[in-house]
Amino acid sequence: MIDIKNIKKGFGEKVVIDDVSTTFKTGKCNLIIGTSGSGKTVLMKCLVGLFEPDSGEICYDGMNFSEMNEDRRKELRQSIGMLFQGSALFDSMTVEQNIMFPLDMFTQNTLAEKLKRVNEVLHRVNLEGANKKFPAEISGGMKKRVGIARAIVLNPKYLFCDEPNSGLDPQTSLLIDKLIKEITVEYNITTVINTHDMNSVMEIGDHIMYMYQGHKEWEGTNKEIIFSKNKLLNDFIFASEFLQDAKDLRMLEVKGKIDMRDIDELNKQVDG
Ligand SMILES: Nc1ncnc2c1ncn2[C@@H]1O[C@H](COP(=O)(O)OP(=O)(O)OP(=O)(O)O)[C@@H](O)[C@H]1O
Repeated sequence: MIDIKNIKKGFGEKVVIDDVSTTFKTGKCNLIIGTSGSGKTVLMKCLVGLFEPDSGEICYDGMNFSEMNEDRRKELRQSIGMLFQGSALFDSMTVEQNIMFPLDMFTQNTLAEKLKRVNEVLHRVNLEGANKKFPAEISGGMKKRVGIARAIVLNPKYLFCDEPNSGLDPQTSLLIDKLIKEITVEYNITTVINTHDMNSVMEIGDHIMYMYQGHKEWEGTNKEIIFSKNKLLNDFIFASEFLQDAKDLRMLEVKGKIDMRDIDELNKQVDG
């Protein structure tokens, strides 16, 4: 679990994260959504220790980051897995070498032990046998899988994913989302995901925080988001008139004012 309390971060005069507090739960996919420039990436950089907040607290399973000594911080860094936008694989290394990289950096394991672990995670992301391929030889979806394998190779307690679906088609995105969700539950990881993807929100959003101009505007689950009356959130998620119409229809159905079966019947007649 990660607890953030009253986090503030600015650059010069500009406040970018404005008094944000929330809890990212263990074994859950915690999503951060919001328009471009709303502060999602800066917040995630604060969470992984790339930026120091100007004020506020970040507690990882009860341990306050600002109170940790250097050894404890190092330990924490090793318990963090990251899936970067665009996968960020090393092009000159094979899949196997890419995944082994964190093991080389942070463990004293023998080559045989490291290979065993690489093969375990390759199996987990359904990429057995891809060891000797180079990033240029595999698809975008496979690259994301390699990125996930590398992110989990050290058995992280926390997994941070920045736009995991960028550049993927909707079907592949769904498979990647499902994989992240499965891994989160299976290994009981606290997963935090920055995303613009509304499919992800609906599929895997156990907890969603909507940021607007640096502050937390709304939070809730994927069940609650559809029915939220928050105007800014609604403008964000139902950006097109088509989606707004679909939502209005759904609301009328829920309120018993229309029966969707009548609409289905009408559609059948229109489709011939
Ligand atoms: N290193 C920095 N120095 C100064 N300003 C920065 C820095 N990093 C981010 N910002 C500013 O902070 C604000 C929030 O940026 P951030 O990248 O967190 O937005 P975002 O919600 O992640 O956007 P996107 O969805 O486009 O990635 C922006 O106005 C950005 O210009």
